[in-house]
Amino acid sequence: MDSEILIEARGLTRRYGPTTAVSDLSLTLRKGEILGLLGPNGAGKSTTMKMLTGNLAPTSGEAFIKGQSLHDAPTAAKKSLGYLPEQPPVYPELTVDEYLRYCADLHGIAKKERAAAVQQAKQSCGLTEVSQRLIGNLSKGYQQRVGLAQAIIHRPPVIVLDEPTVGLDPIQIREIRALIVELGKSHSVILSSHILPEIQAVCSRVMIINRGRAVYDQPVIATRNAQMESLTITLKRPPAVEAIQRIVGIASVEDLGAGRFRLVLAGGNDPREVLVDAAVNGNWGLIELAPEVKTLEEIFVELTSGDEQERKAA
Ligand SMILES: Nc1ncnc2c1ncn2[C@@H]1O[C@H](COP(=O)(O)OP(=O)(O)OP(=O)(O)O)[C@@H](O)[C@H]1O
Repeated sequence: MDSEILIEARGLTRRYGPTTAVSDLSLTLRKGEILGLLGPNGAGKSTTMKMLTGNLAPTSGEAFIKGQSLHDAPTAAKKSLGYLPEQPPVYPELTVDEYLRYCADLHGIAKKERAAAVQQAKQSCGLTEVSQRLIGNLSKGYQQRVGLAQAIIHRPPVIVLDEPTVGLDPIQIREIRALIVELGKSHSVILSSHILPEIQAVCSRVMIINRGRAVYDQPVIATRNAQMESLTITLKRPPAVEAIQRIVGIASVEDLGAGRFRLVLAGGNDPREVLVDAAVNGNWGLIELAPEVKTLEEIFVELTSGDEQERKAA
C-alpha cells in the first residue's frame, strides 16, 4: 500500500513582475521519503520551498500539508512542517539553549513540555555538548545543526531544508548529510541542492527543476539502475556488421573501428546473453562487452545544458 501523503502541491506558479520563477509545479511527498530538488542556480528551488512552507503565496496553485491547505488553514498546516531556509534563522547573541527555548515558545509548545522538546532536539542534532555556548561562537557546521534543531523542535512529520550544506567545509558537509539521513528515519524531508552527489547520497527521490518547471521526477535508485540504452562490444575477429545486426533486440550497429561497435538497443531489450553465445559460436574473439547507461549527471546536463549555453550567449 502507498504510504501517507504529507505534502501535495498542485500547479504552483509564482511570478515576480515579468519573471516567472516557478511554473505549474506539482509534487507529492509521502511518508518516509527524502526528496531532493535539484536544479541550477536560479531554477526556482528556493521559491518552491518558500511556497511549500507557507512563506510565500503562490500566484496560482495550491499546497496541502497533511491534507491541510496552506492557504485556508495555514496554522494547522504549518504545525506539521519544519523549515530551514537558506539563511539559517539563528541568533548569534543567544546560547543554543536560549534560542531553542525561544523557538519552542514560537511553536506554541506548552511551558511544561518545553525543556523536554529542547533536550530532544539537541540530542537528535548532536548539540548537547554545546548547550551553553553562544551560537555566534559556534562553527558554521554547528550553526547549521542549530538550524536543523529549530526545524524539528515541534516534532513535525515533514522538514524542508533549503541548500542545507551550502558554505560548509567538506567534513561539515559529510556530518550534516549524515545527520539529514538520520533525521530522515523519523521525518519526511524535502531538500534542495545544486550538488548531484549530495542528492545521490542523501535522497530517495530526485526532482530536477529547470526554469521553474519540474523536468524529471524519479526514485534515485532508478538513476543508479538506469535502463541500458546501448552496448559497446569489442571483437578480435569481428563478423560482417549484418551478422550482429541480425541479433534480436539490437536496433542498429555503429562501427567504431578496430573491432569496436556501439549497439543501440531496441527499447527494453537485453541481448547480452545471445551476443555472448553468438560470439563464442562464431569465434569472434570477444574481449569486451559493456553496457552504456545514463548517469544522473548526464540526465541533469541533458535537461539543463541548453539553458546554460543560452545564458552564456546572453
Ligand atoms: N524576490 C524576487 N524578486 C524578483 N525575482 C526573484 C525574486 N526571488 C527570486 N527571483 C528570481 O526567480 C528565479 C528563481 O529564483 P530562486 O531563488 O527560486 O532559484 P533557486 O533555484 O533557489 O536559485 P539559487 O540556487 O541561486 O538560490 C530567479 O530568476 C530569480 O532571479
